[in-house]
Amino acid sequence: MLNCWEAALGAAVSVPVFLFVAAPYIRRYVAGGRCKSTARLEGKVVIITGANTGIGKETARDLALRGARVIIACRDTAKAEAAASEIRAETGNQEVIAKKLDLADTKSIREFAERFLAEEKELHILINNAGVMLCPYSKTADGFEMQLGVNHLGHFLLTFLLLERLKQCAPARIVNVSSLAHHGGRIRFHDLQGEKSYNRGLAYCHSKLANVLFTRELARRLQGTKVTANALHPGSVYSDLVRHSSVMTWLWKIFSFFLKTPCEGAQTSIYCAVAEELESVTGQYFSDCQPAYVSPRGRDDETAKKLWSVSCELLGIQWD
Ligand SMILES: NC(=O)C1=CN([C@@H]2O[C@H](COP(=O)(O)OP(=O)(O)OC[C@H]3O[C@@H](n4cnc5c(N)ncnc54)[C@H](OP(=O)(O)O)[C@@H]3O)[C@@H](O)[C@H]2O)C=CC1
Ligand SMILES: CC1=C(/C=C/C(C)=C/C=C/C(C)=C/C=O)C(C)(C)CCC1
Repeated sequence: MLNCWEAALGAAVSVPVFLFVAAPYIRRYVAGGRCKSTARLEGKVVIITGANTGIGKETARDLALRGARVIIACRDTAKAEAAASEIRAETGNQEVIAKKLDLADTKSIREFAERFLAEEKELHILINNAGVMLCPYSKTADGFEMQLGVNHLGHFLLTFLLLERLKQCAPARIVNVSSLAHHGGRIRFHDLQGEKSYNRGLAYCHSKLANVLFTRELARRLQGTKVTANALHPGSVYSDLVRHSSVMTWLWKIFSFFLKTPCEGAQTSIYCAVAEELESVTGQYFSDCQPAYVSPRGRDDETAKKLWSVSCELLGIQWD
């Protein structure tokens, strides 16, 4: 029979040995699916929102390596220029361009789109990647709750303003970065701006459900145009997204080994943007570079239609 000391010693030796041996397998599992496409993007123009850091920056780096002209659309011009010049230097692709876009301000979104449409003749891929999570209650310049405003309404307006150019350049793709968190979301039409009650975790879930529903309705409306729209969950990724929660920031630091790197997290966005087999796939939701399960609320076409018309009303646009 082992005594207590022998058992403790055994555990003290075998647990680290097990972790040491298992570490590469755990990492490979955590890393998830990789985009295997070798598609080249010379002559293609891409916009990626929030590409100065995290998943967006890694997506920009990959698409730049494939030869695309990449517009990184960010709210902080200094951060955007730093990311663009880093990617230009590293990839040798000089067509990585930083532009100002604050999704928390419809004036900035309209200015970005106006300038883009005046300066660029083509647009083939729009990646709606930027996002905020868990921020304390606050409002955008137009009075929308921040997470719904940036994650859903900002991208909704941006897509509306750029859609004609995408249609002219078809085949074209719209990629909406949603989240597994959409499973916890609901579209609370009676209190969309969270003025009656606000829970910052739930507000994030609601906004990510809105991404899924927007994608679904957009894809339905774009049938026959050769412009596709797909949504995705990038995985749990070690990035700045958790910046508004000190608990999450610590958990993310402590468990970073069990989280995807931003490069690993970018794989499904890249897959949706370039994979040849997705040329005519639309209205789908992916994770780890394969189709993934959408919550029943994310498949509710009535809610998707209602969210569409309410979003148009809030933004003062007519999008039939
Ligand atoms: N990380 C994860 O585990 C997961 C992430 N996602 C989604 O992936 C996407 C990318 O997130 P991730 O890279 O992790 O997060 P990061 O925080 O690293 O990047 C978010 C990007 O969005 C930008 N952004 C925030 N607010 C605005 C705004 N008002 N206007 C324009 N840009 C803005 C940020 O700019 P700035 O640097 O100036 O703040 C930053 O560039 C998000 O949509 C997120 O919801 C989904 C599931 C899991
Ligand atoms: C349970 C658990 C973890 C996992 C958290 C996950 C899986 C978070 C997912 C967040 C998403 C999906 C955010 C963006 O949309 C940690 C922190 C690794 C370790 C502590 C226990």
